[in-house]
Amino acid sequence: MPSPSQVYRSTRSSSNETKSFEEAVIQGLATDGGLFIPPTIPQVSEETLFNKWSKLSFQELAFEIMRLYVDPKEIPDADLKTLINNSYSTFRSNDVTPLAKNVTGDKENLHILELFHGPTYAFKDVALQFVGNLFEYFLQRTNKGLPEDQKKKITVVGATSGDTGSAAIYGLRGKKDVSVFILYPTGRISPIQEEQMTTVPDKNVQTLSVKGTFDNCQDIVKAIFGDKDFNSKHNVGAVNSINWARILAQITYYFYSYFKATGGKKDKVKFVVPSGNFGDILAGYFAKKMGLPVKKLVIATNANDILDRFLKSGTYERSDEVAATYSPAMDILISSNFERLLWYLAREYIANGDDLKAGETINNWFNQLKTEGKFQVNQTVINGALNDFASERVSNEQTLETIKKVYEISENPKHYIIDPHTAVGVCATERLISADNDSSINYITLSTAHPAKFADAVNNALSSFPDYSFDKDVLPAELKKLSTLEKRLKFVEKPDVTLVKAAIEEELAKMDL
Ligand SMILES: Cc1ncc(COP(=O)(O)O)c(C=O)c1O
Ligand SMILES: N[C@@H](CCOP(=O)(O)O)C(=O)O
Repeated sequence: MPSPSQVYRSTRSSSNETKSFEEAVIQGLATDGGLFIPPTIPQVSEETLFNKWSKLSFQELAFEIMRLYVDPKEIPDADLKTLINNSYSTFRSNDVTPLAKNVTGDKENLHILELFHGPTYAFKDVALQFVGNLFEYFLQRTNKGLPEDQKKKITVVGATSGDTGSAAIYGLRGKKDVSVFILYPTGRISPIQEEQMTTVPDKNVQTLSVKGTFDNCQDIVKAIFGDKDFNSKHNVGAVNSINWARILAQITYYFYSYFKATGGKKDKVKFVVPSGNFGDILAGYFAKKMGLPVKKLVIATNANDILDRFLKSGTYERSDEVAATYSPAMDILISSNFERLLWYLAREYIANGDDLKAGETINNWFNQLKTEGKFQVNQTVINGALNDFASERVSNEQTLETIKKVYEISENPKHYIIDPHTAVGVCATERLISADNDSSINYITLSTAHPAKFADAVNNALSSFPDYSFDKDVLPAELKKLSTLEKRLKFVEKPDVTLVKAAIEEELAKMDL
């Protein structure tokens, strides 16, 4: 029997139906449009945390955490360990996600959690290297011994504002029985991000440049999941953080960095997370609810601030227009994963612990969001959210000023260069440090991408320094060569689900996998 934290239900379901981990991962999005969650979050004792887990390597810790959410009958210990080890063998740092310190001069207690040492230089690699291997593992098992024409094939369809796309492509390129289609908003991702996605020659990969916004792409992906005929014909799979495995794999670095920052001891820690789709910080919520003694999870947003507005007002309201900012991967109007947090809040503060009633509440809220563009929660729910979360909104000017300031004052290493998303996090952290005025608190700011991916913002902030050179100080050789490679992409001239489905079917026929 799986333990209660090894089964999954939909955030919008008012039935008792549950899914296994494999079903939740392969299906991606529930048929009712909800997201899969483990209704029970496993608890880890302080004794285990500080006498055992604090001494583990990243990979060992990932195993302990994932084991709690995946029934060993679905993935035996040895296989799970192999999946984890293979996934992190592609990282450039032995620590996988190392901490940098002293990057703000004298602020000893501000740590930068560098999440960009994977193949595509973004935090998404931590989860998507694992998700790619997981898809392969499940498919190989399902297809073992079957004749070629009866083998199950998965058609992955994902939306990206720049980083998920390339990380998903690098996680799935060349994998057997999987094709990958990535939708991105034309002209709204950086040139290097576009090159990373469009220069991959593997025949199971196709990028679709869609005239529209990231939210249009995300809506199209969700509509495709909801299209029963298309889905049953093509077995659509998810690589966006709607897929539970994405969140699961990201939980590890909250534990790992906590132990690194505190020397393995229980201490005061706040995490600051540059946020858009709310997937990254949601992993921190799971870590906190599992027992990691985190004081606060701080949402740092750019001008696209639906999350900041919610925490201040209790109204979840879609703005009319997305603002184009210096942190484009966070230019998102609707934060997909917020629905998962709302489910736990609804269950605790509205539904008296009843899973079914929590599903009904979420369904009502999200129907309202669809018809009226917003919904309002009561003060008890807001207060519940504020027990775990705080939020800060950072402007474009503040983003550039922060990149510049960190470059000027960093001590170890000197002239540390951060990307604009990380700058949103660092700016928010500096505000907290002033407001808290408590030097015993450790602040861990998540650095979500390598600065090379965002030349515009970084050059804008730093080009006035005579010694600074983007090519010399920022751009890794691996990314430099991308501009010389042939690009492959297909334009979709409006954000229309029928056009996208037609493009996918046309390309699938050519792939002939
Ligand atoms: C560089 C970068 N920073 C931050 C974020 C926001 O993360 P999340 O969408 O999980 O909130 C993203 C996109 O997801 C990103 O690509
Ligand atoms: N910022 C993301 C947007 C997609 O978010 P996801 O985490 O749900 O995949 C990106 O860079 O693509």
